[in-house]
Amino acid sequence: MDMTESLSPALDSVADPISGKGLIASGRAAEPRFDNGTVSVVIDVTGLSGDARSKLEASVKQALIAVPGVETVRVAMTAEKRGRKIIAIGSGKGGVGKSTLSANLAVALKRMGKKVGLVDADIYGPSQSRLLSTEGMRPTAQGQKMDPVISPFGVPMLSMAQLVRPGQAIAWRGPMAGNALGQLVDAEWGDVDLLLLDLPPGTGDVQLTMVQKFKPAGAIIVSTPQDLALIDATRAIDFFNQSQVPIIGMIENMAGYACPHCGEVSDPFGQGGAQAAAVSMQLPFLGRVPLDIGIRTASDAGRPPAAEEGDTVFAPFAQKIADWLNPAKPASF
Ligand SMILES: Nc1ncnc2c1ncn2[C@@H]1O[C@H](COP(=O)(O)OP(=O)(O)OP(=O)(O)O)[C@@H](O)[C@H]1O
Repeated sequence: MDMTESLSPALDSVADPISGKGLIASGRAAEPRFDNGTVSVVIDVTGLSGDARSKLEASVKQALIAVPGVETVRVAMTAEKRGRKIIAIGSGKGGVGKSTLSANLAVALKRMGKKVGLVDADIYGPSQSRLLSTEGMRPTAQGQKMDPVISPFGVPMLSMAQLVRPGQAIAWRGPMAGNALGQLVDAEWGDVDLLLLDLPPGTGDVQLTMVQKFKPAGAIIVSTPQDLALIDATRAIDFFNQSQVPIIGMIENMAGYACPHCGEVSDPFGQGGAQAAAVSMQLPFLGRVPLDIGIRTASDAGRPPAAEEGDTVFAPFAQKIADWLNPAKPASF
């Protein structure tokens, strides 16, 4: 009899500690190999604590040794990142709403069912703890690695702000910032397979180190309609091009002013600047987010509008990102 026929179900009878599915069904273990009484298994232990890894190893050994004909069980454990993709969100200058959009995009992606996490790498003004209502939550550590905090919206996150005492001024120097940021990205993200990286504004050394070290799968550029912001945005575009990070597209934020009284949208900074810039640079234009006091008050109060039932502002961007990530389905922009 083919031993795999009895070994695979035995291995799959052990539950993945995170998803609860069988180890093979969850993708955590490949089909076991059998040779002369010895069965060999490779298990991906990414995201599991040391304790959980030991327990899992013991359960696998117990399940497989019980299969008639098995004399020895060899378990190899690897902790390779299982295709986790990083999307960098950048802007040429500060204050264009990059953090607000990152938080809302993360929540919108989560609502689509994506396993998404967020790293607030904005060393100059880390604001994700406020935006995602995790102020006062401190990450714990598993050995050398940090455990992200889970926001009330189900998005795990880590922020530079969590590495310092509340209210402490942050004056990160280049290498120090690089190391700290590295720890945030290289944390115990568990089954997160999409990590949004809210980059510091601009295109300096910190951004370069991040991009070189973590090789984002794609980047999103946030810009406001003003010319100055667009010139800065062009720098951000050059930066990602030179770093060979594909640009998913540009989002124009604070585009048009939504009057809180009558709802009419006017365009104090003109219309279509970001779109025209994107088109001239052959970049996909992902769309516009209006300057809306409701977005500001809700986001700044830790209630991202993307979490609201019936959100129509951020969900379409999340869909475009998902389309871009899944080449099987053609992008709809
Ligand atoms: N579409 C919008 N409508 C209204 N207010 C907005 C919008 N987008 C962002 N804001 C507000 O603008 C301010 C700046 O936004 P945010 O902090 O997200 O910008 P940023 O680009 O991340 O800035 P920095 O780089 O300085 O961290 C915030 O108070 C935010 O609530």
